[in-house]
Amino acid sequence: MEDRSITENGNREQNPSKVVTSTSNGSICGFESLHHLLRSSLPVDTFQEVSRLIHGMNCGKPLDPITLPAAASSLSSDHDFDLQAYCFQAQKESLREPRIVRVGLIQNSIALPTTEPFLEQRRAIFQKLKPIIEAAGASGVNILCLQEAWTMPFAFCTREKSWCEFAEPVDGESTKFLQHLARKHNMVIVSPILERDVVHGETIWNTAVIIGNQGNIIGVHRKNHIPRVGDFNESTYYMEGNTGHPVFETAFGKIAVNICYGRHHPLNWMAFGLNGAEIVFNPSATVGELSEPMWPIEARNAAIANNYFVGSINRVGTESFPNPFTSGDGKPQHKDFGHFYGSSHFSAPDASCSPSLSRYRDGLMVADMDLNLCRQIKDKWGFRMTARYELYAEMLARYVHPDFQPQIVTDPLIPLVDNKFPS
Ligand SMILES: NC(=O)NCCC(=O)O
Repeated sequence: MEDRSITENGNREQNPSKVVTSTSNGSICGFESLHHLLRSSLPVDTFQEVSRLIHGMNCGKPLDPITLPAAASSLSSDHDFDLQAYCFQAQKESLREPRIVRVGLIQNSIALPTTEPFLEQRRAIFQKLKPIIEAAGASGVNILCLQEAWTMPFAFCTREKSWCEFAEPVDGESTKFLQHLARKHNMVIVSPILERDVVHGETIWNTAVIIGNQGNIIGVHRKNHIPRVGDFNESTYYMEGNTGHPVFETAFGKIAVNICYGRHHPLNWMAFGLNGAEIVFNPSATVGELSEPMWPIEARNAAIANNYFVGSINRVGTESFPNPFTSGDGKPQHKDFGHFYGSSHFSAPDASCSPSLSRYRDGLMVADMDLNLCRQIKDKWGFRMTARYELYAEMLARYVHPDFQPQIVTDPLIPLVDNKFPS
């Protein structure tokens, strides 16, 4: 059991004197996150400067932590989940009121071994999530997003078809469970599930269901890009999405969902921005060895380039499966993906970002964000106005044509070998 104490921010912190160096539990040298490691290891001034560089500045200063209601803190200590909250501000405007929305992200590990009956596994995940969602409700969260395929273990590595049983219709069990909580807490909930499209021949999709604050289903978005990398060969299970880049106008702001692997595709991010998103969620499932160096960069870059907020969510823990599988890379077969590293966080259009949730515990990240910041940054940097979309529209139209020729200007002074340019 790790030794932790409560910091001035109300966050759980480890006692540095008891730090363990092993990372086998998913910690970073015994710390819950890079932020905790740096804060505990560096002199205060040095930490502030390092933090300025890593997290940026919001309206010229570091993000302020928010104090959440005692009910939320109690749920976090009773159910052992990380709870953090920060405030992204915007400049005060003369003609517009601030548009402050409270947003939450939940990361979690699965609740039972993958060998247990599917019904029990799903029920246990619902039970585990309930107090975390209640904490979001108690905190006054307006829009909450869960992790990718939150109702199930991330079994796509196995390529075994039995896991398809976890797929459910848009109005299935998980939606019913969340509709009640959405209504109770007047909260929009984004619920990424494995969807079974019964109307279209039982087709399976990787889908985010957008549940309105009155418990209504506003719509769905289906994951656009399917990974074929390492153990993440998910095309065995579901198809490339057919819903485009919808933006959902909710009671609290315009939101969109870029599901997991879609974060490696800048045009995917851009399309949600062009449709007017103010907050884009990136519910994910990814492991340390594959993507951790990309994780803090891609979302932040998307927020900067597209002038919106991004909420990044990754599951936590190591999920072991009954039968071994290979990654098709000649390496030995194995029964798990490796460690899902959590580290959920927010990025803002002004290049600031929050610290991350725990690398190994369940967690709820809350942020207040003044959506006026999106337009303020558009006005400041002019990325939209200077984007020259017509150049790219024309280029892409040529590129997708089978007869496309790359536009290469070759130095005529390169000597020819056998009448050809050397490759
Ligand atoms: N679920 C999913 O798309 N994972 C892909 C891994 C990654 O993009 O890091």
